Amino acid sequence: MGSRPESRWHGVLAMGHHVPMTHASHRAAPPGHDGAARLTVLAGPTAVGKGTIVAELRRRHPGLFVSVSATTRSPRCGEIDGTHYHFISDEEFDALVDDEQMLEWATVHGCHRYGTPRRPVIQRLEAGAPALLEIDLAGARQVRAAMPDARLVFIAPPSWEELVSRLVGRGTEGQREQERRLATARVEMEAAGEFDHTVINDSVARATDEIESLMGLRG
Ligand SMILES: Nc1ncnc2c1ncn2[C@@H]1O[C@H](COP(=O)(O)OP(=O)(O)OP(=O)(O)O)[C@@H](O)[C@H]1O
Ligand SMILES: Nc1nc2c(ncn2[C@@H]2O[C@H](COP(=O)(O)O)[C@@H](O)[C@H]2O)c(=O)[nH]1
Repeated sequence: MGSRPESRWHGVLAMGHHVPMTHASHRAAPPGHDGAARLTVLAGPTAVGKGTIVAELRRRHPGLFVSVSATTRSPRCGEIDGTHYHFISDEEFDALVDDEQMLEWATVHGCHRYGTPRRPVIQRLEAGAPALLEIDLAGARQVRAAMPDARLVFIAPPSWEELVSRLVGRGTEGQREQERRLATARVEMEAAGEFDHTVINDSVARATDEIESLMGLRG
């Protein structure tokens, strides 16, 4: 433990004591609460537009808490450490998992690890405010198991062809990585029925309206 590379995480994770992984500690909405302060999880295949929708939600609701995931992948051009992700090493990721600091985590597209730092999410929910995660299917399943009250929303493309077009058009992955992501996407599409809601991202504005309504954020 003594040599664990935890120092970079002090600002993000070091508030308060460790929160044990029990259902009771994850039941965020107090009795009688209207449910607006629930955890909402957005998942769906690569390039369906999850990040775009989250950006639009943030634009509309600057105070909305959106978890910043940790990942072992490298930053893309323009991505800022601590804003888009916490970009960490494999050793740092191991340390966080060992310390049960991750609410959920997964190896995504058979390649890099991604995880949700537990404490900021729990603190936000315990303060009675909503929280949003944008994670993969395996992570959504873990959240479902740990926090049965969470609202799971599957973001679906209007068609498979449109999904491919968005992935290719984004231009952030080479062909091999695109193929890997599309293989994962086929599996993820089969799992839509496990979610509480499905929102088709045919238009960013319309899909965001729908998620706003689900989260109780619309005036
Ligand atoms: N409704 C939409 N119509 C057309 N293009 C869209 C729409 N929503 C998002 N896009 C575009 O699709 C591409 C992928 O979007 P985005 O990066 O938000 O996907 P993602 O689901 O977060 O992907 P990943 O899971 O791979 O990180 C982007 O170029 C984005 O501008
Ligand atoms: N299980 C988790 N999955 C996550 C998390 N943060 C992001 N993701 C998912 O990873 C893929 C790829 O993301 P990219 O930024 O490399 O394109 C995407 O589907 C995200 O939803 C997380 O904390 N846990």
